Amino acid sequence: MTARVLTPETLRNIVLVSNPAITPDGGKILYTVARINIDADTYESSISLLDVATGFEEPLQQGPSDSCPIPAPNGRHYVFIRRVERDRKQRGQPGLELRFASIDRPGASRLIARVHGLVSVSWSPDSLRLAAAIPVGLPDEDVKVVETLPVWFNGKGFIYKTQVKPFIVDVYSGYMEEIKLDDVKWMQVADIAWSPDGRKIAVTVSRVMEKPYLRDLYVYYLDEDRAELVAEKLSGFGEIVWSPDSRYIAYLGHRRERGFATHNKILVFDTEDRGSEPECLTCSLDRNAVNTANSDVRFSSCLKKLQWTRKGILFVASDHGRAPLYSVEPGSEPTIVIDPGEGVVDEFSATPDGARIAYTRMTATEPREVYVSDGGNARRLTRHNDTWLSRYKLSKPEKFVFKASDGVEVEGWILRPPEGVEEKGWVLYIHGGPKTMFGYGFMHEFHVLAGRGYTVVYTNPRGSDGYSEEFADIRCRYGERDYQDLMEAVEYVIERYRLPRDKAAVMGGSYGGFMTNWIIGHTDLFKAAVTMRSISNWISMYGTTDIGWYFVEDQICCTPWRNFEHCWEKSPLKYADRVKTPTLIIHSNEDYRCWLDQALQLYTALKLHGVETRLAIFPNENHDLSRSGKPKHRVKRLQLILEWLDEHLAGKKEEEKAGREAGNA
Ligand SMILES: CSCC[C@H](NC=O)C(=O)N[C@@H](C)C(=O)O
Repeated sequence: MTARVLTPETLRNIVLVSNPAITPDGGKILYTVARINIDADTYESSISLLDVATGFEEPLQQGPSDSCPIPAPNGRHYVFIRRVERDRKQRGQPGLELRFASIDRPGASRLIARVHGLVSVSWSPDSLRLAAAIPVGLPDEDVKVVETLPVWFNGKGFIYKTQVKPFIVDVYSGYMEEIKLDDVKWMQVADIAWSPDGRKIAVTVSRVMEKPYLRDLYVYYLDEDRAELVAEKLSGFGEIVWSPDSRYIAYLGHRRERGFATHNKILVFDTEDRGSEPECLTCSLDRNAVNTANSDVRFSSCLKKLQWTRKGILFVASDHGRAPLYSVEPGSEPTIVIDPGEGVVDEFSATPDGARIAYTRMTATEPREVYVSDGGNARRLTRHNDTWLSRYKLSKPEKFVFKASDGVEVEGWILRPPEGVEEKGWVLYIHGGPKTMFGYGFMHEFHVLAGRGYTVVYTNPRGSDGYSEEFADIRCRYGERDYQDLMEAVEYVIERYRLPRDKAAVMGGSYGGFMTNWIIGHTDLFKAAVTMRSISNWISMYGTTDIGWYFVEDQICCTPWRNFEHCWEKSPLKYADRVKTPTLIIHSNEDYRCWLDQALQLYTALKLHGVETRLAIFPNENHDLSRSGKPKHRVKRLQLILEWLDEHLAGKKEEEKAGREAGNA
């Protein structure tokens, strides 16, 4: 009997659980449940309410496009987002509704505001108003006349006329008023937070268009209708949270000590001692204080990545493929409060006293479910994925560690085909970033590959997250130590796991696509390659994408006018004339992170150099096709990958050719 294994279509089984928002008394958890409807080609999301004591669950909002519940401090109300369909005539109309509802009245809700997006919301302590960061300004309908940077942004489209501004919104009347920050002409607000004493609103904002990664921290005093600058030129994530006494602000980010390779840290600013240096609470940890574990089964969330409870500041950090929840207080060292074992704490929210924490956890073999922890006792509250999972065979990845040639330990995992599945070959899968990590996030795609008979090997080479800041820092040196780590990993697994040298493929997305392109230009070891949302030319990358001009300068250490030669040396396209590996190129036509030109240039070069190549362009998709693309496109993408591997590793093409020839004879 053949084993029942994950296939592209089993995406439909996965229930995407997100946004576990606990009420202030710790009695209830509001969260989003999303299903992937392949036939209707849509994600259907609703909001559920969990009673923590009994585990009893009831629907709060039926959907089909409701998400992001945020409970009010009074514990009785909440706001959420409803996505509304717009027909062609309504183009330009806001696609999101911000709604207000009572926890004890399932199904009912009232419209507060129609918006084009919502970057962040924070309740006033009296539960009457919200501080909200809202995008305003639309692109021209027809000819686009542009005078700003960037022209477009991945997942958002043409944003050249869009600014994200801070507002105060009355949840009862819907009355909105912009918060005026002194001297800020152009702005992109990253986060907003209402102080517990109700008197102040903190805002982090980018105000230099050419350097949008720099953020300033403001405090707006409601009584005086006046904003003051607290800190300048911060970078990183940009999330903020107030201390319970409304004096300090914890900022999640950094000062770019190692450019984009810098770990996000918790920096605490004293708003009553302006100009004083912030205290860094996580510097000793030397880990990125956000979760960067890769997974392709997440759904949008509005929960903050930081929370300051009366027991300390909670945050998740990336560590060796895992993501524990930590707590830290000024003057102390971070300690783990929720250890997810071989898993990741994906999102969390806590009661103000810090006594109870709701969170989602996932592992490499289980998508997210909701858990609750009361000071050490963790309980799982939902089982959305248990039944279907019990009907399928999923293998468990095995971790390996090897010493790279410079003596540094590098980690990786091997996922074998489930028992009963014929082994056809293996794949080296390279993650994006490069500052993200593989580890204990659920990857449907990996189980699909394994289900088809392909062992998946995935590692965290130099440049990855989950280790020290130094480990993540490969600036100016792409294609050097990272490439070596990967190729040394290949030799290690071939020997240790007896993997066939002549049945290997390489694949990856984004930076992983860059590295795939680089690898096929530097070795002929692989029998096939799949390069997705990839980078092939740093020179054109610089001027065509949403983050290109500053990402390239920081990571590759060149611009088209400075070190041009270095930009070209580090571009896989330079080595395209050496490539022999059959290569499948997958790209989305609205990928404004790594624009389509990256795929086209590679495709043309490979074609002209006689390399077997196939190019798949996905319409109306962006850089996140594999994670949040239209369900039918996600299925198609996986099918294309499997076909390519079958043709090149499992000899499907030869078999078909032989069959055709036999038929003709
Ligand atoms: C200028 S794009 C550089 C690559 C990209 N980095 C940041 O967005 C990337 O690798 N993204 C990863 C996270 C991915 O898409 O998987």
